[in-house]
Amino acid sequence: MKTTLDLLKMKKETDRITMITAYDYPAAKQAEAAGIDMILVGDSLGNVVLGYDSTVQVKLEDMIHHGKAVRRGAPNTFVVVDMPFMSYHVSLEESLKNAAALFQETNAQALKIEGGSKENITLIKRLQDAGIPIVAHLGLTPQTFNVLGGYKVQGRDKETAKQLTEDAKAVASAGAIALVLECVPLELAEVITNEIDIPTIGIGAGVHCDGQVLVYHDVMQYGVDRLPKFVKTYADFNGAGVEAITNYVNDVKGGTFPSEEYSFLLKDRSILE
Ligand SMILES: Nc1nc(=O)c2c([nH]1)NC[C@@H]1CN(c3ccc(C(=O)N[C@@H](CCC(=O)O)C(=O)O)cc3)CN21
Ligand SMILES: CC(C)C(=O)C(=O)O
Ligand SMILES: [Mg+2]
Repeated sequence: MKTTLDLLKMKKETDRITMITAYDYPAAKQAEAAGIDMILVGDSLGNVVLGYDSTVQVKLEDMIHHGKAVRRGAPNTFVVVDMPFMSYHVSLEESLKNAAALFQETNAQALKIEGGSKENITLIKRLQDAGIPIVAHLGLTPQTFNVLGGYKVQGRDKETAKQLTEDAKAVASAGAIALVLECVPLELAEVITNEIDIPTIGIGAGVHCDGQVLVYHDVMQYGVDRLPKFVKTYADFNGAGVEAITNYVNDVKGGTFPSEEYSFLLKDRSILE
C-alpha cells in the first residue's frame, strides 16, 4: 500500500499518481488488481450509483456503507473517502465527530473535503493533528454547485485564478496531503502544481497535475449517459450489459436456458415413482 510519503516522493520524481473512484466491493477489487495507486470513495456515489441528480443528497451513512465495501475489496490500496455535503460545515466539533466516524468505520487512509475556506483550513489542521490525513479539493466543487451556478470550469479569470492559487497554498500549508483540482484550465493547474509541495490530482485539469482521477462509471461507461468533456472511456459496460441481459432473456424465452448443463439430475429417477 502507498503511504503519504510515497505520494510526496512520486511528485518529486514525476512518477504520476493514478486514482479512480470505487463505491463497492467488485470495483475496488478491480482497481486493486490493476495496481492503482489510490482509490477514492467519492460522493459522486450519489450520481452514479444511487441515481440522485447531485452529490448534495449523499449522507454520512451512505459514505460509511460504501467505504466499508471498498475497503473489503481493496485491503491493500490507499483509500480516500469523501466527507459528504454539510457533514463538515455545521461546527468544528460536529465536523471532527463526523470525520472520526467516517475514518474509523471505513478504515480509510485519508478523507477528502471540498473548498479552501478559513473554517476548512482550521479543520484540516485539527484533523491532521488528530491523525486523519486530509485530501483537499478545489476548483469545481460539486457540493456547492448551487452556489457556483452549475458545473463550470473554475479559475478562468485573473481574480478567480489568483484565489484558487492562494487557496491551494493555504490547504497545503495547513497540512493537506494532496489536492484534487477539478475542472481547471491546464495552464493554471500547472502553475498551482509547481507552486505547492503536495501532489495535485487532476480531473479535467490537464496533464501537468501530479496525478489523475476519474469516476469509475465514466471510465467504464456504466449507467451514465452524458459524459463531461474531460472523461476518456476505456470500456462499454452499458453495451456489454444490455447485450448480456438481452441474450439471457432470449435464451429463457426460447427455452434454451437452462439446458441440462445448468441443471441438477437425480441419480435415481425411480425415487419419484
Ligand atoms: N459521472 C460523474 N462524473 C463526474 O466526474 C462527476 C459526477 N458524476 N458527479 C459529481 C461531479 C460533477 N462533475 C461534473 C459534471 C459535469 C461537468 C460538465 O459538464 N462540465 C462541462 C464544462 C462546462 C464549462 O466549460 O464550463 C463539460 O462540458 O465538461 C463537469 C463536472 C464531476 N463529478
Ligand atoms: C470527482 C472526484 C474528485 C470526486 O470528488 C468524486 O468522485 O466524488
Ligand atoms: Mg466528491
